[in-house]
Amino acid sequence: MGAGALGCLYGYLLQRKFEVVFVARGKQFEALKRGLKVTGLVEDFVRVNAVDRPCDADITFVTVKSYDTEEVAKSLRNVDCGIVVSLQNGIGNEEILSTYLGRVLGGVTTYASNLIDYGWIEFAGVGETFIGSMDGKICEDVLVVVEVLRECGINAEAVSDIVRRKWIKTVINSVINPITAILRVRNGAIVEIEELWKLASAVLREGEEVLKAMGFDVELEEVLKDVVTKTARNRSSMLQDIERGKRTEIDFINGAIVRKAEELGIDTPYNRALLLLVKSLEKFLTKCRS
Ligand SMILES: NC(=O)C1=CN([C@@H]2O[C@H](COP(=O)(O)OP(=O)(O)OC[C@H]3O[C@@H](n4cnc5c(N)ncnc54)[C@H](OP(=O)(O)O)[C@@H]3O)[C@@H](O)[C@H]2O)C=CC1
Ligand SMILES: CC(C)(CO)C(=O)C(=O)O
Repeated sequence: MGAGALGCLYGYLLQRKFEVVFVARGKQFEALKRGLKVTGLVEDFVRVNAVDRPCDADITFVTVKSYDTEEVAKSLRNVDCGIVVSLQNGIGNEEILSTYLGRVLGGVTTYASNLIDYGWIEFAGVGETFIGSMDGKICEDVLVVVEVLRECGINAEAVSDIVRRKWIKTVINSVINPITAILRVRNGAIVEIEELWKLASAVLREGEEVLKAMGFDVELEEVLKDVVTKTARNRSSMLQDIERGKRTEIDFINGAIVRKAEELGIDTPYNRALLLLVKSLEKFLTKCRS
């Protein structure tokens, strides 16, 4: 559901063993009717079953941007969508999906894909995929989804701490994504420029404090360095959104941290500043275009 960069990558890999329907819209839907081109780690061109509305399925992987989740959740009510798995970044998607649908699972993936053009993705990185229910139970649905992913060669693991993993990934994204989007630099700049590392560390500390108050006591400095170093040449997803004049997922990343911090009585001035700057940038770019 949402056959963009990540959805097409998962659809492509799942199609090795299972029947997959790619739910897309607009120009992407038109392009996918002709086929899907994959470059990067794999070179391929395959026929796919593309549709422009939700359909019945045993498992529905939700891969729209977080700001489209609610609309998608509503539209999925009209079909039998089976187990619903969010592979999205940020906080709140599973809660939105659960408002409208049953059998919702959370997912965290470090697989990487870029949309080069409509109907064309770059398979940019093999990673890990963690699947879990939001209440921490490793239920039958979790095991089924993990088995399906593994059968297709996707590295997948059933976990009892998906909420913690989602928050950790969100805190890492809350540092890299807005800084690279505002400054229009690749991820590597965060460790290459001393002042940026200072800023990044301050944003990270706020995220760690929020995580600690939630009961997730983690030190993320080495994790952040590792992600930045391994993705040094990447243009973060938020930077790509800004460059394309698209909305970003800032409300579900830094916005989620700020909201949780307020709930817990913690001040997060760096996160608030990044949130306001990225939201201003979105508005400014929209104004420039119109
Ligand atoms: N790309 C990656 O490597 C990774 C992405 N993620 C996360 O996965 C999610 C998806 O990211 P990504 O694939 O990059 O984003 P994309 O924008 O490439 O893909 C989302 C796709 O969903 C489509 N869509 C939205 N609403 C609907 C609808 N109602 N019906 C049909 N199609 C719809 C969008 O169409 P339109 O363009 O018209 O809006 C777009 O084609 C995000 O939360 C991201 O943070 C997580 C890990 C890695
Ligand atoms: C890890 C990182 C920052 C890689 O670019 C990412 O998840 C993103 O760009 O959204």
